[in-house]
Amino acid sequence: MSTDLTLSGVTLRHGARTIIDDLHLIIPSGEILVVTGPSGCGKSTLLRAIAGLRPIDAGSIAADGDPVVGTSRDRAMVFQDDALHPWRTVRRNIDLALTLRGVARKDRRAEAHRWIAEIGLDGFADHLPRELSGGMRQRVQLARGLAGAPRAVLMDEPFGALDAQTRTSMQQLLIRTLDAHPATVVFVTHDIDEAVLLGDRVVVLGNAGEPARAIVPVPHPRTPAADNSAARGAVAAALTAPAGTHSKAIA
Ligand SMILES: Nc1ncnc2c1ncn2[C@@H]1O[C@H](COP(=O)(O)OP(=O)(O)OP(=O)(O)O)[C@@H](O)[C@H]1O
Repeated sequence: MSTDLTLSGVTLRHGARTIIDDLHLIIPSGEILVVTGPSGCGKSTLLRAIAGLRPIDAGSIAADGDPVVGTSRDRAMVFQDDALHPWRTVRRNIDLALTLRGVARKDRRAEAHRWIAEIGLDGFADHLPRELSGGMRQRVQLARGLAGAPRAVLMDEPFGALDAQTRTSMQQLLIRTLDAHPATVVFVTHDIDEAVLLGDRVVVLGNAGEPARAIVPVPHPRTPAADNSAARGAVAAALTAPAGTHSKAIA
């Protein structure tokens, strides 16, 4: 089951500086919403607010109608940086998410192994994160994020540090995994191709403190062979638009 997220007039500040100003956005249950924009525009700040990791300075964020006032296991974060516990094996990192979800001890081992198979890491259950490649660690992060059966997953450039080939296989893995374990996803990326491949819609934020520039629907999301070139062009145009340019309708 996934959750819908409603952002109403969300304003986020760092000190006296407004980063996100009066953002309105409805993210329906099960949607993959990609957030992109210029460096420093506030993508991570916004994601952390949706996760409940930082306060909202004005406006509100609701998940299925309930105000977000702190973190919840219904909303998982997956970061670019390696956020695995370095002293725990692959299995025990995933086990942690299962424990938090309340999976009984007797069932956890088998379920962790199912996840390990799903992310293609059979044989690596007892490895420590430092014994894995960056791409493998990112797969474990993905499994750990989703194993807790969150209703929303907030992903902050999860594939940003990976080489192009590993990134492509991670995108495919994410698509397959979300098919099997549906969730609402807010996905931050700098990469236009990734945005248009994964997103049902792509929000292009303006510079910090400026309104969002565009919200672009993708006609054929998660279909690499389909022609999404018009959406790609619209995202690229919004990204390169002069500062201060913005769309009027953000919904
Ligand atoms: N803890 C903090 N204290 C003060 N300012 C901050 C803090 N964290 C971020 N900022 C500022 O807020 C703005 C938005 O930062 P944020 O990391 O959300 O942007 P971003 O769009 O995710 O950036 P990037 O694309 O470079 O990752 C930046 O100008 C940044 O310098």
